[in-house]
Amino acid sequence: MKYGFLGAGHLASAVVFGLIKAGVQPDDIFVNSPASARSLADKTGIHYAEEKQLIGDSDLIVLAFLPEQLKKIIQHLPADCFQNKLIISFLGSTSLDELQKSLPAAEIVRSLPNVNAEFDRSLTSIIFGSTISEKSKQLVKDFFNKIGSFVELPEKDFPAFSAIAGSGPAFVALFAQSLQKAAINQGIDPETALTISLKTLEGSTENLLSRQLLPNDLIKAVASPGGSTADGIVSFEKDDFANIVNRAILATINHGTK
Ligand SMILES: NC(=O)C1=CN([C@@H]2O[C@H](COP(=O)(O)OP(=O)(O)OC[C@H]3O[C@@H](n4cnc5c(N)ncnc54)[C@H](OP(=O)(O)O)[C@@H]3O)[C@@H](O)[C@H]2O)C=CC1
Ligand SMILES: O=C(O)[C@@H]1CCC=N1
Repeated sequence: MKYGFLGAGHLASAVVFGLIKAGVQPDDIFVNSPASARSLADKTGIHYAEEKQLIGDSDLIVLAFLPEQLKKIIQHLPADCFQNKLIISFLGSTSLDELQKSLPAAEIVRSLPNVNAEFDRSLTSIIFGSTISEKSKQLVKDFFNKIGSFVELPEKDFPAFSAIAGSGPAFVALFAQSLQKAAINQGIDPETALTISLKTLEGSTENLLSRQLLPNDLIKAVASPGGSTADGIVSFEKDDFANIVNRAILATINHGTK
């Protein structure tokens, strides 16, 4: 099985590292982009390839460039080079319909992984195009199982999924940074403050997942009656924390409507 990546940016790099950790041979991965592809190839042992060769030789082609680059990239390639090719798009805001119109002869999958793919932790949403075969569907599922897990979603849910799972790592990092700043404000040195923040996030997520707790159960378990955590929760609620998060998710979803 040969994999070809058009684009070598943050998401492509995370997925390439994830595939290699899952046992894919670097020799079986090809990458092309104007600048970064060669350094990704040097770092990982995968191969740089010219676009046409990459498309011709790959069993599965990943579109990992920015949505606005789609038309330009397709236009300068021969019209028939994507004939019967299996293509997975990572393009955040590009609909399945748009992809199928741009690449009518290909088998298309729209997907939204996230950068946690590097550690086998991407929950990816997928939607299969109308012309995709059962065999190709299985190849796609195998691909996403190598970098985490996947969920099949209707297209209407992609914007919300993108805002929460795709953009989410950035929002979690923002919360981590806020916890770190709060610790620094209390006189703790920045490095220790970051460790405290990250280890607390890591342990709390593990706690929720492994004990299959609802978030409110963990809140109750930590906020001892009459204790200090309850005062912190009241302060968050006064500042409308849930709405702050909801507004940020809406702003993310509404990006394309500006
Ligand atoms: N980052 C994330 O967490 C997520 C990103 N996405 C989607 O993934 C896609 C990539 O995002 P991200 O990795 O963040 O973006 P980056 O800006 O990090 O990477 C974009 C890549 O596109 C490449 N590129 C530009 N022109 C071409 C071309 N002609 N042929 C091939 N490659 C080209 C760039 O190459 P070069 O560097 O050589 O100029 C670069 O490697 C986007 O569509 C985004 O919506 C989806 C979910 C999460
Ligand atoms: O910021 C973006 O546009 C992409 C889509 C989801 C995460 N990153």
